Amino acid sequence: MSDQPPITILADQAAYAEAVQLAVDAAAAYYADGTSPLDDDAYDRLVRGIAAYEEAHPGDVLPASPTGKVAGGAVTGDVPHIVPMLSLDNVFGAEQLAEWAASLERRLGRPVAKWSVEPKLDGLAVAARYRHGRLVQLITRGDGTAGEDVSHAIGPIDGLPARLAEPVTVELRGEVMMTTEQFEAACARRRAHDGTTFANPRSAAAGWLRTRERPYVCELTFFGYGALPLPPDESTELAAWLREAPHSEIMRWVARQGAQTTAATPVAGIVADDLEQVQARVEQIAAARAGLSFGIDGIVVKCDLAADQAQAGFSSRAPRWAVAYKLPPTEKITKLLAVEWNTGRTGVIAPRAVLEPVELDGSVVGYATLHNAADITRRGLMLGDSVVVYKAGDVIPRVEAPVVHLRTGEERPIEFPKVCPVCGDAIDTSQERWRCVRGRACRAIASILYAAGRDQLDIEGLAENRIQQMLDAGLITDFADLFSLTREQLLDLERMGEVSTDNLLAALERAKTRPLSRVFCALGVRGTGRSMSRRIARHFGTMDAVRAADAEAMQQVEGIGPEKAPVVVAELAELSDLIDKLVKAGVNMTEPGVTPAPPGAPAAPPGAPPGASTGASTDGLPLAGMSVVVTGSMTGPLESLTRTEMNELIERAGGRASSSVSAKTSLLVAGEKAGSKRTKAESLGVRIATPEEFAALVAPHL
Ligand SMILES: NC(=O)c1ccc[n+]([C@@H]2O[C@H](COP(=O)([O-])OP(=O)(O)OC[C@H]3O[C@@H](n4cnc5c(N)ncnc54)[C@H](O)[C@@H]3O)[C@@H](O)[C@H]2O)c1
Ligand SMILES: [Zn+2]
Repeated sequence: MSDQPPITILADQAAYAEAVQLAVDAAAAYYADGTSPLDDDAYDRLVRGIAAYEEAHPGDVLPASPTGKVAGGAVTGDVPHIVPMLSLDNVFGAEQLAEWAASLERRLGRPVAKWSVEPKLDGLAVAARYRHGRLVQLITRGDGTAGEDVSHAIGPIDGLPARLAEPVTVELRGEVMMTTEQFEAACARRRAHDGTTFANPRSAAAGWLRTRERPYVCELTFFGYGALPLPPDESTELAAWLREAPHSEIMRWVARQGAQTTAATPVAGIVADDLEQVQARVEQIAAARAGLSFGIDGIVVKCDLAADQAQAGFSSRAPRWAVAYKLPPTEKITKLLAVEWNTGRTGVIAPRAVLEPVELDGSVVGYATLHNAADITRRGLMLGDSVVVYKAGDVIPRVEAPVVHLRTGEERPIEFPKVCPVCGDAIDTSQERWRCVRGRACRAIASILYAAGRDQLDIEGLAENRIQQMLDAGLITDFADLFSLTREQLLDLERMGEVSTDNLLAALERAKTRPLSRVFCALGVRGTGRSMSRRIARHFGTMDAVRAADAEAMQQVEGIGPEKAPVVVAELAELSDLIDKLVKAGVNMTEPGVTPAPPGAPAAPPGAPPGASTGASTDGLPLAGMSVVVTGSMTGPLESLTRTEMNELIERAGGRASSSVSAKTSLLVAGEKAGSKRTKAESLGVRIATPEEFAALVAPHL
């Protein structure tokens, strides 16, 4: 996590003025009904740019500027708050958190006694007023001093009961939001009503809360994070207690009254004794984020004790006793450029969104899943739409919804395929998941041919027409079935004599002994070609270890980023039956020369020698730490080796095979008719070896 958030650079006064106008308009739309043209990240970058400009040019500050104001100054209200409902200041990492805490403790003149650490719920703040235990009024945050009465929304808000357990008079404060499920339901209802959807759960909750005319019903969720005495009952015992009790105890009381708090969620608020514990909880909450059924955009760190809070006080915009530790955005607005359709291994025909690439949670997202045709219809997506894309942690990026208010009229309907995009046969549309009528057989020929290919299992003499014959005869459905073919079954096939049968059986026996890298490659996992398969095999050593890896472990393999890792893991899970069949058939599942990495083994540091991330040390191997390139045709003992086999040899001998010569290249193996690579190596002073010299160097590994 970087401590420095990105900002929009404003070059001059005109750019500043324009930015202020844009921010004010965006915030007004955001708080009104969630129809801002900017995603939160873009808005925050803009406001940081405005703040930076104002710091450098204090004389230029415009009165409309959003800085230093609750809700960017874009909202008003007419119901006064008893105690202001403020914003929160932000920190963006452990270092900034420590700085903030240090300055708070300087202000207090003593250490903070206890911290409370809670998720920062990504909805909108409300004050819920209860009189004698009955919910009587619901108010938005507004400008912080006065909010808007939204009591019409009292009703289907999960976690905000109409009656508390005791007949108390109190104001509960908390966040109103939609869970993923509520959001999906709300989109479906709105779509049925007027053909549009909400952009994301937050804007859906904001829009819905303020809607007075309600032709359909949407459910909301409430999580409380505070309670205060409500006039005129300010002199009661309860009121006194609410003013003096630690935040954590008040939250327990709120839960006992029957209102929802985060206590029952995986990201429950906790009390921490020191910053180390705070930071540990921050990391746990961040890690749990992707799995939650509701949105969070950070962690709120507060002084737990009332005395610390009272002494720290407030600024006009935010309390000084609390801070929001912001997490990277998980949503961005981008354009839906195209929809691609593909038939998977099981015959399922799935669409995927091609997006204008955006950076999201540490990686660049260019594609996102769209699940199925019904999902596209449900979301009302069109080509050219601005869409909200969601991605967190290891989650496969998905298109949440179109941003309907950003439509220009240029959007076009998405065309659905009429035939299977792979084989051209018919599509079975009787279920939500469309399938090619050929099912698994649709991809079977292509995937079996690939698995049998020279760089994978290298099954000699297995031609396409033969595979088709076996498929037609029902002898096989995938390439693992090849290994259970009997002599009799093969002899029964037309044009299959004794010699070719025995040759094929022998070839299959040899195929069972291929290294893991090739067996893995044969699986045809998307995005893992030959060299990636070798890296995976060398990293994990055994198929068991590969299969046990979660997305995080998969990312330890060089070249597998946070976007690819979950896809690989998900595909492997899908291939589980096939892999089991291969294991049962006795196909080799280990990579020679690699000791499997112990679970949780740390990643290799950047620039570490190849193999350093595996349990297999390359120390003592002839090519340890070397980057080797092969060019020209091989001669001597290497004559019969394909490029793949050469690369495997290099990696067995501890080196890293590369395809292009650079200053980092340690050795070029240059055979006959070596061309430009040789010239380049010479000009860079890279060591050059003949195939024979190289063969001698790696002789024990040949
Ligand atoms: N997209 C846009 O156009 C646009 C416009 C304006 C604001 N925004 C977004 O809104 C953010 C600022 O909004 P803000 O001022 O409403 O919120 P904030 O970030 O200042 O945080 C304060 C709010 O956090 C909420 N909160 C959640 N969990 C809490 C907890 N456990 N304890 C206390 N409070 C908790 C409360 O609602 C509180 O009002 C910006 O960071 C921006 O991303 C976006
Ligand atoms: Zn098909």
